[in-house]
Amino acid sequence: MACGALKFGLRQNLSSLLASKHQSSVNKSRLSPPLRSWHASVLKTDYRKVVDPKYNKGTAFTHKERQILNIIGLYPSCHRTEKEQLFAVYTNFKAHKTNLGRYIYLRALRARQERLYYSFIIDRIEDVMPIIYTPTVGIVCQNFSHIYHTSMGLYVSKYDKGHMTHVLNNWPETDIRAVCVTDGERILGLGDLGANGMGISVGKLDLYTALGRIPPQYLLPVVLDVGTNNQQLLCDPMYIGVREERCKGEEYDELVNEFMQSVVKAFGVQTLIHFEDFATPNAFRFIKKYQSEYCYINDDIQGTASCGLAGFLAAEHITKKPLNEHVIMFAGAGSAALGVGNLLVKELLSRKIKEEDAVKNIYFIDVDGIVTKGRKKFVIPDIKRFAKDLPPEKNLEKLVEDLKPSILLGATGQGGIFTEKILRSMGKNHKHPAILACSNPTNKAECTAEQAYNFTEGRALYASGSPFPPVVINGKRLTPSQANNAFSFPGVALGVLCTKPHTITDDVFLVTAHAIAEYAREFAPNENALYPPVKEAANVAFHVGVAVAKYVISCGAATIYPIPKDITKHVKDYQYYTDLGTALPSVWPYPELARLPLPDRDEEMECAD
Ligand SMILES: O=C([O-])CC(=O)C(=O)O
Ligand SMILES: [Mg+2]
Repeated sequence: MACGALKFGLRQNLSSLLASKHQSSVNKSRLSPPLRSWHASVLKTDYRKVVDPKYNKGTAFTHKERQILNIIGLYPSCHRTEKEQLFAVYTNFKAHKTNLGRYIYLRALRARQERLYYSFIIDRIEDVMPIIYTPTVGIVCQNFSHIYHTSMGLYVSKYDKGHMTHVLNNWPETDIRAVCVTDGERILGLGDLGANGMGISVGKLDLYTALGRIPPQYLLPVVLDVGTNNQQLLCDPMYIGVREERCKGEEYDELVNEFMQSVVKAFGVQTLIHFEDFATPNAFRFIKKYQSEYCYINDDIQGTASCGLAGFLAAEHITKKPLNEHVIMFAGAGSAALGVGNLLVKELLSRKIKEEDAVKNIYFIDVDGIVTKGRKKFVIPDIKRFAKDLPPEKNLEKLVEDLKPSILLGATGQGGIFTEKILRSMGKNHKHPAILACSNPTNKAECTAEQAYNFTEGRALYASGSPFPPVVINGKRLTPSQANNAFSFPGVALGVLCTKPHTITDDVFLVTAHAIAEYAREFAPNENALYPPVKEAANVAFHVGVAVAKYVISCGAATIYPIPKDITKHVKDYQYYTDLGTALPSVWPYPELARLPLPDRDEEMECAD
């Protein structure tokens, strides 16, 4: 039955091409000229389809498909199953000695065979995520101009002012549902990397597909190139971006504004616009400006906030102590930390705790020390609500010793700032201190997993933004969690794209935090872990996607019709499968038929005419 249906599907997809199979047996030299050009154009169409990375299956094309598509001879005669192809990819991937080499190999695979690339990421997420995402993507961005070989995304520059819609329309795919854009000013904890930030937009959207299972053709990575203040890049003859100082003030705001309007003009009002790695003050400003007008998220603030809060909810569950009784200290007052702090307050307010009680036990420490009421100036006004009536103090070790936080979150971009003294002090004061070293990439982590476990006799609930290997303490193997927004933004995007709200409220991120924590409790319970393991990240994304879709529908913000009765199934129908037939269906969500797996070789032989 499945086989019959598949044959039907294959015939449907390829029916227009079957004529060419017949024609190929005709002696070409005897064709009249018009027929000859028709023949050539069919052949060309077939060939284009084959080399298009979206359709290309490489050696996985069966003999029958090669006959139909007129591509016999264009591949070696062997036929590899997808499993065999994945094995070959893994072997090649491992053969590269450096992570940058592995990244470049994977990009070449992506440019050749898109579905095999995503299949490989999905299959080997634990090996591949650290390459296409943090930490390697940091090295990639630092070297992006030097390793540049294909566009990877769209570069919109300050010189496109006045015709950005035109530039967006130049992208070959016309049905774009989500755009991830960076202006490259604060790439991970690495600072201003200008147009090299493209690696970040690409990496984030790769996780939309690998974890959220959103088909890549609907996603567009963008760099908004407004120049760079990175002197090294400005002097680098190979730098790919606008070789000028960054635009500022009104000029900059006008460019961002035009970009937002152009996305809507080019792709529609429900296009999800994801801002990534903008400088902190701009990131906060743009949320305020765009959140109620566009389908807009800022991952560094809102994505990180939901992920951070999910970790706090897990700490609450493990320590069996209500969140409002924890003393929570944030080291760093950038977009990540402040985002988590604000969402934490929202969570406490939702528990009917008064604002003054909610903020009482939350401390922020930035470069000038603890944030106090006596401060003359608050660079980011949002931080004011956390200011305390305390004397100024800059020494983090002293502050940890005096205030005795039970949860310490670092988002400082300063590797190693959680010293032995700080960690020992956390271990002395609490049975299970939660220590979240969130800065990326690895060398920016506030402390390593090994340090956190060693200095707390293995009792710390440790998580880091970039991955660390397991640590053995007194014969016990402790696996650190990864506190990364990869647990939140792919699921948020999935839930949003399949319900199409016009705007995205902060409550969506509260829902997301609870969905992540719930997944950890119910499906991956572990008394030492604040987050589910990375190998479960696609399941977490689905769990988050369903929770977000339910929430958007329940508050009447969904613009789809009819409203689905079975929301879980509705979300599932939007998910990308790498095992679709030769052609991808042109409608999204996918019809059931398109889901049928290709037969293995034996089945196919049975089906053969
Ligand atoms: O990309 C990551 O791993 C997390 C993130 O958004 C950042 O650090 O800016
Ligand atoms: Mg980021």
